[in-house]
Amino acid sequence: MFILVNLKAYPCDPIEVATAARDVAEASGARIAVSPQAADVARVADTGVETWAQHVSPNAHGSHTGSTLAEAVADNGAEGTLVNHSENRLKLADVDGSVRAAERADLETIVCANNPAQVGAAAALGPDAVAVEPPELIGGDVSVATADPGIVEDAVAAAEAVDPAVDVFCGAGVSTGEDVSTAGDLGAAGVLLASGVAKADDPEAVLEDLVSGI
Ligand SMILES: O=C[C@H](O)COP(=O)(O)O
Repeated sequence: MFILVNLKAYPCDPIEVATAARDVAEASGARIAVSPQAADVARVADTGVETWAQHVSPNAHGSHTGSTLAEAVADNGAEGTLVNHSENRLKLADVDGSVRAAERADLETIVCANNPAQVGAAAALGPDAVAVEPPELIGGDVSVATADPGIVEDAVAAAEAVDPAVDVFCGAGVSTGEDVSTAGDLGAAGVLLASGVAKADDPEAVLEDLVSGI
């Protein structure tokens, strides 16, 4: 199970979380990555933790003010990127363009989706993985794997039907090792989480609990 911690725009210390994630990953052997704001990618990557962007633009170099280029985040140490997060939805053509841009920059990709139908559509674009996140459960206290196990199983089946090479993650409300374990039992290859770590008083303790569920 891959644990990907999205820091969103929370007012946490990205270096504190990154250092904790690096240390827990090294001690446990678990794969843990941190996805900070674009402005923090380089200094988070400098901690040694696996670092992901929260978004990349479909654009390549050129006259594209305000873009976050896949090439730029890769040059600053990112190894992967989220695309189409529920809080940063894209047009279908731009989801495709962002996945293609990430491929050009040799970034891994996880395309987010609200439901199994969108998971199937996202899988058809050929990302490395898709993540199913019911928007109404994001930021809540109950894990998607507990609140709606059927959506995770249906997402796994939807991706499998389109492209068995595409892994399925689940996210929303994940904060404990038991949540990670339950997600794995439902067929998820990893979890995408945010508030459980980014809002924690002791991010390292939460991360240690999370890896106990792998
Ligand atoms: O990117 C992370 C997801 O939106 C889940 O967020 P959450 O763990 O705060 O529910």
